[in-house]
Amino acid sequence: MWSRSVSTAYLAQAAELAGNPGQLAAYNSQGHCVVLAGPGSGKTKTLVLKLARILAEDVQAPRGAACITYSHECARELNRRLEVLGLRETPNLFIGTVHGFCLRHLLMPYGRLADLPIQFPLSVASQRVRNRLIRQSGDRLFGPNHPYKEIDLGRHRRSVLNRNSVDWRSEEELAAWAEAYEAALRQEGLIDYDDMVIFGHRLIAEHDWVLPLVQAKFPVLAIDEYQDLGVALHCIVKRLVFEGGVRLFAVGDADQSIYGFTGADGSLLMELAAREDIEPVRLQMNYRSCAGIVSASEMALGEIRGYRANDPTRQATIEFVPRPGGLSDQAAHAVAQIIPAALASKPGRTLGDIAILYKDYRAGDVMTEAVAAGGFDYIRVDNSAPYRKVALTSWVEDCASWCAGGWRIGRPQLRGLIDRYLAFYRANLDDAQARREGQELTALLWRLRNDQQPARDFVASLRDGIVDRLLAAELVLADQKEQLDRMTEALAEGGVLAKLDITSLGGRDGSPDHLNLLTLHSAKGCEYDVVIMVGLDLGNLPWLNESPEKLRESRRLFYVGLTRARDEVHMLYSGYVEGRYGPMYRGRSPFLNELEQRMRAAGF
Ligand SMILES: Nc1ncnc2c1ncn2[C@@H]1O[C@H](COP(=O)(O)OP(=O)(O)OP(=O)(O)O)[C@@H](O)[C@H]1O
Repeated sequence: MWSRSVSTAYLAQAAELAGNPGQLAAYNSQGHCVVLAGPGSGKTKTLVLKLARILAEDVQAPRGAACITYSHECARELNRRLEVLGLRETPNLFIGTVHGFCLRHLLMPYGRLADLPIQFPLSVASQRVRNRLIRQSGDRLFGPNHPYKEIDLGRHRRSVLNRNSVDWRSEEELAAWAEAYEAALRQEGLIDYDDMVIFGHRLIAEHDWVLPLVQAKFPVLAIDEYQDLGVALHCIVKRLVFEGGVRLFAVGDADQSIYGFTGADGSLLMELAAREDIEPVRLQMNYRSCAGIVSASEMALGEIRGYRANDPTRQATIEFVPRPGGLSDQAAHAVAQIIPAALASKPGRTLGDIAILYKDYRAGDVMTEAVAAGGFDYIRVDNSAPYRKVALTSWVEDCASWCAGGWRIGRPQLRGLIDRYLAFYRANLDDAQARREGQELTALLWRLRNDQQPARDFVASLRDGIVDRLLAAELVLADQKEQLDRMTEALAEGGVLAKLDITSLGGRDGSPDHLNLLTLHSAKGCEYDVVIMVGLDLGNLPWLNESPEKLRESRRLFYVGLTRARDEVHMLYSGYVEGRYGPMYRGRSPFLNELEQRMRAAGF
């Protein structure tokens, strides 16, 4: 798991911590440690370095560590940063989402022994099946066009862990809907993503014998983006750490908590950090953004946190840009003016250094049309993207990147691609089988090295050669297979990605040649030279008449967007939003009004 050959990268990065007492304290911590810090302060950097250090100094193989985060995008970023330090996912080093951890390291090994009321071997519902069962169970209970929302169903299932409690029944319709939906899932022998965490929690909460088994394998738990992880993981963590003897290193920022609608709660992080048996560390330095952007983002948040820019001499560009013609006008302006000017203003800057951030996929559609018409290559991450980023589609993209020329420079590393492939096998492969699979994959990728081929041919060869066999053997990957099928359809003749070549497929997870189009939520954890935020109008961000709690979350979402930028932030608005019955003129976002006022008052 720990490769000495690249430890120079580790040493070089660890040396950078020397100038920052907070990072150093976290890096030198001996017991449980929680790092609370703002955007761009090096939380993730500190976490990966500390994990590498613990694995080198304190943990003897075959024991290892679990490194957990919330979203697939963040997990991928962790994987990438750990790979640079020579750490890759192996059976005793888990790097992934909370769902993946619960599935692979709690439910699969111990669920059957605990007699959990789910069918083994586990089979995970695909998105299509999940959607069908949710709709059918809701329609059966309440009739078609009922007012209850799927998003609330998910929140209720995730946030009320005790089904016998008053809280569970306090939202009677949601409880009934959840029970009917879960019964329908079980009838088809399936579980869904929420079940992984719900049953993972049940296993840990109700079965003492599981604790030493998990501790023996993973004596260390590293958690990134803790504020997004929700109450079930919080309970799992507390039990493993304070009753099971697992060592904790967690990082997070309650100001960046933007998943309240899923049941996440930033206060859980603060509760953890306030414990006497945890060493809390606060970081103040922002290494990402210019001083102007650091100050503006604090003003947008409306809280003074005392964050400082690492280099106070760097000049920020912060622009409020009115575009009277609505979202399409904002998109056209970004394409015709902002992007060309941003590319011209700094030597070496590429499209990959620029991101357009928006609230939802509808705005994504408008941006995509304008960007494509402008002739820019782009990567889009939202619900309307041709396929969802899951571990398997990301792995295929990385294989494409390797075959399209990455093999020359070891980026990504072949060994990492093989390890990730083997990790898809949920049934245990013995050493000989794993070696054979690895050899076959190596031979196949070696044969597919060719940066001129259409992406469609590459994916077809990869599927025929090795991936479809995996998918036939592992039903638990049904959801991932559905996304790979969607990728295949999009690449086929007549599909939306029919023209994509292997290089562009390999670049779909961030490449210098692709402009980034993503929702504000998906931008979490990312950084760009230039951030263009569109749709900053009342009625969109925030919605009209949001509750105080929702309004706070919308403000945090705005804050997350602003803080992705290194050098430039462009905030576009029109003063109206398109409603069902035509435009609604409510003015621009109040967040912009406040920010501009505060900036003026501060002499910007
Ligand atoms: N001590 C340091 N010296 C130099 N650069 C650093 C240092 N710490 C972090 N950085 C750089 O600062 C940037 C932000 O770091 P990182 O992504 O780890 O921050 P973060 O706190 O996780 O951010 P966010 O919460 O916004 O996702 C990265 O480019 C990282 O390499």
